[in-house]
Amino acid sequence: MSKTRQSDQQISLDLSNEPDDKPAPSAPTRAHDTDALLASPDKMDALLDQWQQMEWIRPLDVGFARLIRTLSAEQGEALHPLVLLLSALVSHQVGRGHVCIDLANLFADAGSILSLPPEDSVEAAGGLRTGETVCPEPDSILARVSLEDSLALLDKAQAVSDGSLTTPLVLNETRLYLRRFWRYEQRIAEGIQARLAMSSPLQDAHSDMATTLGLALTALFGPPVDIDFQRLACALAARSRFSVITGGPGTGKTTTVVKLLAALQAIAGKSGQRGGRKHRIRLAAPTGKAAARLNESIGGAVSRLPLSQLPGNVTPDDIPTRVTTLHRLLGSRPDTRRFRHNRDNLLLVDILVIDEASMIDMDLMASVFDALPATAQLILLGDKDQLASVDAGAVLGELCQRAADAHYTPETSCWLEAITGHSIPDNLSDASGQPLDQAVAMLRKSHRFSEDSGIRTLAEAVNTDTLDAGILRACRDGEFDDVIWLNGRNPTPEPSNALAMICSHAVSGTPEAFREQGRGRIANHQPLPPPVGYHQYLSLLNNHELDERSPRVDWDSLALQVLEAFSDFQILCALRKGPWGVEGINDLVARHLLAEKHITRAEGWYPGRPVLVTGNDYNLGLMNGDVGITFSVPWDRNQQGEPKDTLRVAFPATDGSDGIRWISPSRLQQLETVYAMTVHKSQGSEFNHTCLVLPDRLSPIMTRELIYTGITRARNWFSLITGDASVLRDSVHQQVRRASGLAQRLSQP
Ligand SMILES: Nc1ncnc2c1ncn2[C@@H]1O[C@H](COP(=O)(O)OP(=O)(O)OP(=O)(O)O)[C@@H](O)[C@H]1O
Repeated sequence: MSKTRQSDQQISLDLSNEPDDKPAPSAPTRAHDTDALLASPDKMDALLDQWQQMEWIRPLDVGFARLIRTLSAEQGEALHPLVLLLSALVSHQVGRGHVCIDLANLFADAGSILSLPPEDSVEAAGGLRTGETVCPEPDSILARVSLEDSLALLDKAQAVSDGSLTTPLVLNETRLYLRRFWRYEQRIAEGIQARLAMSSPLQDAHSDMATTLGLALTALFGPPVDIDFQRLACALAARSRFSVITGGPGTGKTTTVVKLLAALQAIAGKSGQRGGRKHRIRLAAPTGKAAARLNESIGGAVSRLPLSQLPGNVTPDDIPTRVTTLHRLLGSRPDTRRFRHNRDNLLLVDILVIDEASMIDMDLMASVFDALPATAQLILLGDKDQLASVDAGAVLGELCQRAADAHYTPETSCWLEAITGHSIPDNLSDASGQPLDQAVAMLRKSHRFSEDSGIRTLAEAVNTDTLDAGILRACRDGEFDDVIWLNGRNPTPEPSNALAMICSHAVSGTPEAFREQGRGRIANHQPLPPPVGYHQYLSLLNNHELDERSPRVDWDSLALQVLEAFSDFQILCALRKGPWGVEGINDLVARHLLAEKHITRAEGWYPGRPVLVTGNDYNLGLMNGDVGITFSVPWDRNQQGEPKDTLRVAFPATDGSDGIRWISPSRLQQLETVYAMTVHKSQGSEFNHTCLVLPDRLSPIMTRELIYTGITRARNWFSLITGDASVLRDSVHQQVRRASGLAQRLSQP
C-alpha cells in the first residue's frame, strides 16, 4: 500500500511490510540521499552508526533501534527505516530528559526539538562533513515525511502499540514513548487521579472535621485579615489525598507544611472515626543535602507552633522533625532500580511529605506511588521554576503548569472562603478548573527577601524574562545590598582577566565590591558578617591547635565549624567542561590557593580539599551530593609508636545530629573536588554566598531555569561573573520544555 504524496517536498512512503530487497550499502551515505535512506533500513542503520560515531546520539540509542529491528525481524516484519529512525530518536530524547517524543512537534520543528547536530559540532552547508562523507541531519530526513504517514507506519509496526500490548514502543495520540517511560507516566497519573477522586468528610464545609480544620487554622494563623496564601494552601492540602505546595525561595513552604501537619493531627485527634489516633507521618527529600536542609529548618518551625491552642491534643511528638532521603525511605538496594518498599511491601505511612520535589524524576515518582498505601496522603513541596530533575521528566513543573492562575472552581472558592475566611480573587477563579488545579497551591510572598533585595529582583526578572539593562546596571553599580556583578564594567572580559577575578573572589569573597563593603546588613535580627570566600574555612583548618591528645569530640567540633564555614561560599558554573566549566575552575582555584599557600598541593588528596560525592555509596552511608572536607589527623601511629598524620575526609552525620563521619580517602569511590559545582548539582542546597560563573558562549543547557536556580541558591550574597553579558540575556530567553503527557492525562476526566 502506498500513500499519496503530501507535498512537493515529501515523498510517499511504502507502508507495506515487504522486506527491503535493496543491497546493503558498504559505505556511509555520500549525499543528501534522504529518499534512499527512507527506502532502506540498512542505509538508515548505517546513518545511525555515523551519528553515533560523531557523538550526536548515544550507543544506547543505536542499540535500542537495532533491538527493535531484530525483534521485528523475528516476527517476520522488515522494520520500516522511518520506524528505525524514530526508535533511535525517542531513546535520544529520553537521554535528554524528555519522557517521550511528540511527533506533532517533531515534524513541525525537528531542529530545535532534537538539538541535532549538537551545537558544538562543526557544521557544513546542508549537512555535516565527516572526512569524505556528508552526513544528512535528522530534520532533512523528517522534512521528507508527513506526520500522518509516520503515525500510520508506527500504527502498523509490531514493535508499537497503544500500551495494551507489551510492545517496546507505545504510541499515545502523537506521543511516542519507550514502554518503560509510558508506564511510569501511567502509574503516576493513576496514583494522582485515584487520590484526587477520593472523597473526604472535609469537603462538607459544615462537617465536624471541617469545623476542626477552621479552628486549627485560626489557632495557627490568627484571625483572617489580608489574603494569606499559606493559609489557603493549608486548607487545600488538608482536603485532598494529593496536593502540591509550590513557591519561590523563602515563601514559607516549610512553615506552611508544618502548620498543615499540625492541623491534620488536630483533625485526627478530634476524629471519632480514628478514635483519636494520630497520623503516621514521614518527611523525605530527593537528596541527602536537601534532606539535611529541611532537617535544619523544620525543628525551628515545629517549636514555634502554638500547639496548646489547637484542638485534638496535638503534642510536639505528633509532628516529625527527622527528614530522610527518598532512597532511604523506599529502601534502595545496590545495583538495582527496585526498592524494598513497593506494591507488595507498602510503606507504613498515612501522610508522606516530599520537599524539593522538582528534583524527582519519573522513575522515582512512580516508585513513590507504588510504595504508598492507596489511601495515604501525598504532599509535594517545591519551586516549580527551578531546574527539572537530572533524569527524564519534569513532574513538579507539569503539575504546576497552571498554578500561577490557580483555576479554583466556584465550589473550591466557596469552600475555601468558609474554611479560611478569605474570599478568592476573581483572577484565581475558573468555572472550568480541573481536579488537579483544586489541589495545587502557590505561595506568592517571599518572607526571606525584602522587596528591594537584589537576589529577589534578579531572580524574578530572570523568571519572568524581564531582565533589562536597568537591573543589570543596578547589579553592576552596587545599588543592591546583596548582589554584585563583579565584571559589570567589562562585560566581555579577556578570559585571563575573568579567570584571575574568579580566583581572587574565591579566596576573599571580595567584600569591597559590595555596597558599603558588605557591612551594616542585618539578617534574622543579627548583624550579617561581610562575604569571606574560601579563606575562612581554610584559616580554621590551618590554624587549629588540636593534636593527638585532643579528644575526638574536639575534632568533630572543629570539622563541623570548617564544614559550616565552607558552605558559606560556593562557586556555581553552568558547564562541566572547558575553562569556564567546573573542571577548569576547580583546577584554577586549587592552583591559586596553592600559590597563596592556603593549601599544600593542588592535585590528589591534601588537607583542605573539599569533595562532592557523585554517587550513592550504601556501604559508607554516603549519598550523591554529600560534601566533605579533607583533614590531616594524628590518629595513626608509625612503627615506632609515634603519632603519624594521615588524611581523613569529614562528612556531616546524616541523622541530624552534630556528629561527623571520618572516612579514609582510599575508601571513597565517586567524588570530585568542589570549589566549583554545577548549578545542576547545587539543587536542593543553599549557600550564604553564591557566585555564579557564566561562560563566554551560549550552550543549549543554559536556560532560564538554570540561571534562576543558580541565583536562588544564594541566601544572603550573590555575585555574578560573566564571560560575555549577552550569554546571560540569551540564556534567560531559552526555556526547557520537556515532552511528556502527564499534564494532558491529568486534564482528562
Ligand atoms: N507568614 C510568615 N510570616 C513571617 N515570616 C514567615 C512567614 N512564613 C515564613 N516565614 C519565615 O520566612 C523564612 C522562610 O520560610 P520557610 O523556610 O518556611 O520558606 P521555604 O519556602 O520553605 O524556604 P526554602 O526556599 O528554603 O525552601 C523563615 O525564616 C520563616 O520563619
